[in-house]
Amino acid sequence: ILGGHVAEPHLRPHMASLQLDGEHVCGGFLIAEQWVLSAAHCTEETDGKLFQVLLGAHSLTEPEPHKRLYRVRAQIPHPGSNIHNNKDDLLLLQLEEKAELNEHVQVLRFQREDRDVAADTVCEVAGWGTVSHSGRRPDKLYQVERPVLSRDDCNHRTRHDHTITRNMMCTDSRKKDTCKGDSGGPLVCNGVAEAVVTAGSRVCGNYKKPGIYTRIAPYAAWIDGVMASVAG
Ligand SMILES: O=C(O)c1[nH]c2ccc(F)cc2c1NC(=O)[C@H]1C[C@@H]1c1ccccc1
Repeated sequence: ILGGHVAEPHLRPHMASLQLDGEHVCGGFLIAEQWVLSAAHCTEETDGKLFQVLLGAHSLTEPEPHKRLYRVRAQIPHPGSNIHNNKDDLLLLQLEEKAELNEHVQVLRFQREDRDVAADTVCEVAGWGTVSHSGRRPDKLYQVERPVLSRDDCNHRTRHDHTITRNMMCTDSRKKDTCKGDSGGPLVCNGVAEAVVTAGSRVCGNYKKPGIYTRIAPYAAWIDGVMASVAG
């Protein structure tokens, strides 16, 4: 997160850190007791290894009462996701067991109505991604508020030049922005997860390249289908 601040501890009990060998790779969030939603690109360099999912954390390294690392039983990238673009950049992870819910570990509901969030709506995004242009990695969860940018503005030729589909949305990226390591985390508007930070590599903090998110509502049926099909 660039230009943000350390989050209020445990005010985002839905936040997940996707880890490989104890290292944070991407964000994610709890959408059901045994399911985490994240971004498909995050699995690109894992050569088939499964993530572990850290829940209930504020600090990545310090011992905290409700912090717990869960093994993953299954990782299901959206079938349309690919390495060449940001399309369908969603990843579902089934935990080995149901997460133990408490004040620090909670499910966050996601938007099911497929209607654009109005431009200029101020949403918030949190993550353990880089907090400086030099790539400093934080220990604590950071957050930042960002206004939604209309798809037309975002698709301007000098910005993302007509690559933003109806299944994506944008936020202003002037100074305050998401960055590497924040991908997979939720964009929360009025307390509801509207979208997921895309994990395609992009410059951060440059107002010419707004933040890109995968809207969740268009994928509600896919998400429900996967959760219903993979034996609990
Ligand atoms: O965050 C992303 O956008 C992104 N997209 C990817 C694609 C492939 C892929 F193998 C990884 C990623 C990845 N995450 C990262 O590189 C994470 C490792 C870096 C990081 C940054 C800050 C703090 C901790 C760790």
